[in-house]
Amino acid sequence: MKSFMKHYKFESSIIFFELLFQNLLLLGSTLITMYMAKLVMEGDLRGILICSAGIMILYLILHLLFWSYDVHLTKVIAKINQAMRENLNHQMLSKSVEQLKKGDSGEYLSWYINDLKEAEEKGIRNFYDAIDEIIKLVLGIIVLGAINWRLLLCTLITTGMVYVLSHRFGNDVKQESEKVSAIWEKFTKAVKEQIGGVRVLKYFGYQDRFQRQIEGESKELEKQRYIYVKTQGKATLKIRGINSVASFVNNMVLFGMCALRVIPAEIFFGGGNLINQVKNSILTLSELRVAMDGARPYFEKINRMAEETEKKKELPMINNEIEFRNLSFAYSEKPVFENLNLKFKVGGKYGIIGKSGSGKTTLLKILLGQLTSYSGELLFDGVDAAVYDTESFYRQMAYIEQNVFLFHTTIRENITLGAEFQKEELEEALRNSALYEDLKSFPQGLDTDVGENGDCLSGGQKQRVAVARALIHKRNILVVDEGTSALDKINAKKIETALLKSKDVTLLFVSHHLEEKDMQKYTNVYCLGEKVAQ
Ligand SMILES: Nc1ncnc2c1ncn2[C@@H]1O[C@H](COP(=O)(O)OP(=O)(O)OP(=O)(O)O)[C@@H](O)[C@H]1O
Repeated sequence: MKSFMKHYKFESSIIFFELLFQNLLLLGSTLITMYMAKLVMEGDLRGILICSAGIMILYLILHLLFWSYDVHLTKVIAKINQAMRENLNHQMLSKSVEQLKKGDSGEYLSWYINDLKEAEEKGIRNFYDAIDEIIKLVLGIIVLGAINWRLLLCTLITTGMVYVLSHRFGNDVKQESEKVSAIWEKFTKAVKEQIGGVRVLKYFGYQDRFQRQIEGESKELEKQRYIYVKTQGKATLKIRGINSVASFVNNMVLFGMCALRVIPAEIFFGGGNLINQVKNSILTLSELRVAMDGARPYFEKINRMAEETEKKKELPMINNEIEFRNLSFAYSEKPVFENLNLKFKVGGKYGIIGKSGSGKTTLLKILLGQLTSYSGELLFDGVDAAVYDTESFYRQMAYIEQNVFLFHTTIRENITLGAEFQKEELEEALRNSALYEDLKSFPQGLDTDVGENGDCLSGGQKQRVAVARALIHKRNILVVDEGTSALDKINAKKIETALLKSKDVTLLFVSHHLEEKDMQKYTNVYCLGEKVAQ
């Protein structure tokens, strides 16, 4: 958290001055009250009236200051929240596609929703509250010291003890907070999973499974939150217990000094307030410290540096060929293929067939750099692919997966991904993906909203949007993994024909349904396990 707040030194110093001003006015009212005690004893009614009016004016100003402070604090916190989100974005974007696939979107969701909220509530807000308390403490010490150093010394000794001891209670709170954070991730993951599958459960009449799964995770979460609150409560209780003893000692000293006339009677009123100010500040600081210990795990996550990976070269434009040489791959102990030798010439059109589970998708994932633990070689223009940054593969290759992802926005945005294209380029992509005719049936055409994950489009239309997206972004190597499996035959043929015709595109087309007569249109068709045509 410290390193994070350093970036907001300027904002924090303004907050500091706002709080300082507020506290000076509060202190002013305490000193006036102390003076009023003297006036009461002297029976000076006029003085009492003037002092009361002064206190009233001070409080009117103070209420204005409190309001403007709240508004300003909200603005600063919004700025910090935004920066924390940017940190998380950076972490997300620095992950390779392979790492992203290993993670779970529910877990990432929990970072953005739960961890940020906890970091704000337990960390940032408490940090500014702590600044407030430190100012109160310092002002209290200065004025109390000026009134009577013995009183100050006694207060510091007794309440300082509370602060030092509070440190011992913070570690337990931090540990429990770490557990809560982990369980939040698990809970978000489970809820996301169940919401994603709720339709399937309803089709098969397993609504109770939805209930059970969420209930189970929710119970675990609530149990851990309860343990956390209990641990924090215990720590606070111990701190307050020690503080009560400290207060008793302080009161005895104050009453004793007054009774023995070591300090004048009027100081009894104001001095009591000041002792309370110092004592309460130390008590609150102790509690804030424990609460901020609970925020640490969240900041550690938000501040986690993007995983440093060895910086590799960008893949240069592939001009000649892609080759798999003696390629073998296994998922753990399960071999998928061994000593595979395949060549793909740039601009060539290749079909990849083979029975289900023969490794077609796995082969594409290796080509795209998503799986790197293979033996043998993947060569781009004769150079080992391992020397290149796998992220740069995507600047030349577009992958049309079996399950197309669409953003909840218009068809246009899903194709262009927000970039600007000429009208003609867009039309060409629409025609070559066989989407052009479909658009006529949508009243809003390209500006039709596709719904959540493209729910308002048919399976075939979704895949055609993905093909148009790949074509317009002019990736030279198009890797289509049964991308047309959900299309009707006529449209599937249209896309296949268009892709086979496009001169500049190197096509790797994985299919279950390649007909014998169509195989001639391909440069080569590889059957995983055996070679079908040359
Ligand atoms: N992440 C994974 N972990 C473990 N095994 C996997 C994983 N992904 C795939 N497999 C297994 O590897 C084998 C090859 O899978 P792959 O998806 O490459 O086959 P495919 O030829 O594309 O299949 P289909 O035609 O059914 O899509 C299968 O037996 C599959 O169960």
